[in-house]
Amino acid sequence: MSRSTAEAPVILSCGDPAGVGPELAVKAWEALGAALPFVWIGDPAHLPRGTKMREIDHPAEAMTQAGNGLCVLPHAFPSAALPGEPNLENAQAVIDVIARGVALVMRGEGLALTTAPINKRVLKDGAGFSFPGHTEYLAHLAGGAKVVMMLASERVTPPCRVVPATIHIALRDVPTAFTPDLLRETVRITSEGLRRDFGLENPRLAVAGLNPHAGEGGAMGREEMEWIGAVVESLRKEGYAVTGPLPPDTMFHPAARARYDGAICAYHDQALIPIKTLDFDGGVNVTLGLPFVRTSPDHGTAYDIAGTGKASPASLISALKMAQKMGLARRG
Ligand SMILES: NC(=O)C1=CN([C@@H]2O[C@H](COP(=O)(O)OP(=O)(O)OC[C@H]3O[C@@H](n4cnc5c(N)ncnc54)[C@H](O)[C@@H]3O)[C@@H](O)[C@H]2O)C=CC1
Ligand SMILES: NCC(=O)COP(=O)(O)O
Repeated sequence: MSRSTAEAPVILSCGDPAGVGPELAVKAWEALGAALPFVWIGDPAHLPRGTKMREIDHPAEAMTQAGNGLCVLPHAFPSAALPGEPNLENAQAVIDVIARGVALVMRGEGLALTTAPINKRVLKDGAGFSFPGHTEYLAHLAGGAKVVMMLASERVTPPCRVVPATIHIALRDVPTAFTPDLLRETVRITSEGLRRDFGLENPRLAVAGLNPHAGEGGAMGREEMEWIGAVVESLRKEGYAVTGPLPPDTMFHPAARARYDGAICAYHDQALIPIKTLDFDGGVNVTLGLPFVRTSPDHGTAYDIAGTGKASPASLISALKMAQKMGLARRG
């Protein structure tokens, strides 16, 4: 691979232009400048007034222009964006920007994709978006790849990496959706992703129980006895370094995290509450299993503070840094 290809910029999709995405892209550029070339795809009219920016025609230009302003691949939106006021008219363009970013990284013109937050409901109501989030949409664009969502903080010690096996579904549906096949698939994809993108030879994975105290021998739930333990055991026999099921409430403190590299959780909040509590500012959302690297900040559109200047760029900066590191590692 040529040096110039390996050094392609990270692609940043604008996300919901009424959220904090545009202002955080500017703050990230102010913090990173030429040290981490990235290209923002979006409508220049949605950037804060006075933004120092360069419109470019091709991502490669960012490799020399990133020090001179936020590099922008312009994407025309039908409507203006007022901070904190979601606009259904812009929904389709938000989706199109994500697809454009994916096409660039699939062609190797971008090193990796970082996505700014979207509002799922706005995309559904405004454009009939049928996916629960980026994760499932990116898997679709990648031809139906089997993926998992992982949220990672490398800033806390030991690192905190969590994977919700089920994602955006109602809590009442979790016991049905969380199946032996899903657990097996989640462990395999996570193990391969941590090996490939995080340099861990045989990642140690800890599986959380579904019930309080991991069921406590059937006293408060039977899934652990009936199948979770057996799946963990069979994965161990296949060579995966997997343990569990562990009581979910005691597996996230530092001494417990030191015993594993990633936690496989049964549902969204079991995974996301610990990491957002430990490192809301620096957590990064990574999609494992895609043919390209995708990261994202761990927060949402934050309409309540959009346009006030209060939003912290820390999570987006961590996401861009992680994207660059993973992208360069994949290109060897
Ligand atoms: N990757 C993505 O596209 C994600 C999108 N979302 C979407 O975002 C929308 C809003 O979700 P919420 O649950 O309200 O979460 P949120 O993360 O947008 O906001 C939760 C709280 O954290 C604060 N906050 C968020 N980001 C911040 C930042 N960078 N600096 C300082 N404070 C910050 C907000 O002001 C708010 O008080 C929803 O539509 C949700 O689906 C949520 C998470 C990830
Ligand atoms: N709660 C995490 C989240 O909403 C991220 O979803 P995605 O858009 O990255 O799939």
